[in-house]
Amino acid sequence: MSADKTLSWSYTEEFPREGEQAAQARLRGIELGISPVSPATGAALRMLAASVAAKSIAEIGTGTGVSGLWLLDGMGADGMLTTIDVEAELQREARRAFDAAGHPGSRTRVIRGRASDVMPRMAERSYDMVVLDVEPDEAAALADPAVRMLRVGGVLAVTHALWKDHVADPARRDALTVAARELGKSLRDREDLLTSLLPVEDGLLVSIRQA
Ligand SMILES: C[S@@+](CC[C@H](N)C(=O)[O-])C[C@H]1O[C@@H](n2cnc3c(N)ncnc32)[C@H](O)[C@@H]1O
Repeated sequence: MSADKTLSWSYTEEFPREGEQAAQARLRGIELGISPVSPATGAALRMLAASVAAKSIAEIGTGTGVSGLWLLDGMGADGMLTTIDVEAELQREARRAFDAAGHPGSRTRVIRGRASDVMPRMAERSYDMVVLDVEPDEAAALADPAVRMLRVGGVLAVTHALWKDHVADPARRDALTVAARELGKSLRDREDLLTSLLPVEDGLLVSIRQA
């Protein structure tokens, strides 16, 4: 591995041009104690949304709306983002950010609730993209319901797949690291998915539903 890899990763993280509203929403998220997606993750999510011409995206983990803003930018003007979070205060901030960025309320459906309660009520095989931006143990529990919601050709994106750079170290056996490691392998080994692990920010698992 080249000694310049760390420099290249920093460059990659700073490479995307982030909109003013996303930058402000990130600051607000940090103030409120969460970890919004980085500009590089946001840009990757936007690219994935655009690549499947997404009109319908479901996101778990609204936060203050940073990832939501990137996803909305990747969809056409008729695209609809459904975003779920347990925290009402965070979702108020996200709504404010979506409004300030000029996204009409008709493009966003903000649902407060626990994903494990909400997702089973969402339509099967009808979403172009599902994003899980929660901790690895939650993501592992939500992966099957997320795949169920995807149409064939749709894309699942899971953040924190390298969990604090611990996943690659076999000596790390704490619960969240194991959950992230096992989730990656289980998505990789499914025959109905084509899965790739991208070393963006804290790791981004991307799976395309094939059947
Ligand atoms: C990393 S933050 C999301 C950041 C957001 N995607 C952004 O970029 O601004 C994770 C969020 O997931 C929410 N969350 C965690 N577990 C959840 C669950 N089981 N159901 C719904 N929301 C959950 C938390 O309240 C938190 O706001």
